[in-house]
Amino acid sequence: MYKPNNMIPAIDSIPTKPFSLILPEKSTNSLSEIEMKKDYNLKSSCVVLKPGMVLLKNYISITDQVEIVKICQEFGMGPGGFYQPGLNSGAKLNLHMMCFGRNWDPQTKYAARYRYDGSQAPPVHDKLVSLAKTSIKDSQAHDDKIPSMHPDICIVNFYTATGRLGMHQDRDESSDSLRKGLPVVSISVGDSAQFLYGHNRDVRKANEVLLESGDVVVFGGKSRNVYHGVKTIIPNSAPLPLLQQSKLRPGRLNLTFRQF
Ligand SMILES: O=C(O)CCC(=O)C(=O)O
Ligand SMILES: [Fe+2]
Repeated sequence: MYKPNNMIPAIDSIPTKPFSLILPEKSTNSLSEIEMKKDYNLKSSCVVLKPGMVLLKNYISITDQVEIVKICQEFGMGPGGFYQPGLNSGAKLNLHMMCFGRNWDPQTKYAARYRYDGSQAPPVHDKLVSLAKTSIKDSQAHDDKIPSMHPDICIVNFYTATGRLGMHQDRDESSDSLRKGLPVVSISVGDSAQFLYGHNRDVRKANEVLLESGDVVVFGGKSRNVYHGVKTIIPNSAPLPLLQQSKLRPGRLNLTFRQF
């Protein structure tokens, strides 16, 4: 059973008030005409973006998306919850972040005394583990070179309308995990994003793909070290039923699962 330990702050970036994914009861989301008319009973489909990199479109049901928001809100408001990570340059990342399993931070990477309030990272929730594992299985049906993995880390990012993430590789996991090409599973919920991926940091040479609520990207094997980033968030693009049932604030929630 996970018990948060409230220890002395380790990093001086303690949020003054917790960042909530959920809107206050009375506020309403402004929804565009297009949004109101959208059909949410879309069929799932699959696109192999490149060897080892698979996009599962419209994969996570609205019910599961609502549950994802609930889980992230519960832990995101608790000890070591959502905060805006700082960089060595003094700048801050353009998103709010929290972690399950192990804490990762741009300054400390995966470190023992990591969380800004000294607390322990909660284990990855069973529901989330199950969603990530099923995603891998289904991606393997389209690319059998993608290895299996057990997700023991989940980094949760929340982007507001102005949020973004520069081109980078996910390469702080263990050398064993990286050598085996164990995949990263990325689940998107809420507003859509223009997602970039490519062979290097150069955004001009990157490929661009739209990630919508319920989409999953799996990148492992030959694509484990792919450069990737978030170019823009598209305001008012989240599915109406998701907003109604979860009260998710405007923006995009992204969960990336990894095996350390
Ligand atoms: O938000 C996304 O789609 C990507 C997140 C990501 O690359 C990361 O957390 O390492
Ligand atoms: Fe990443």
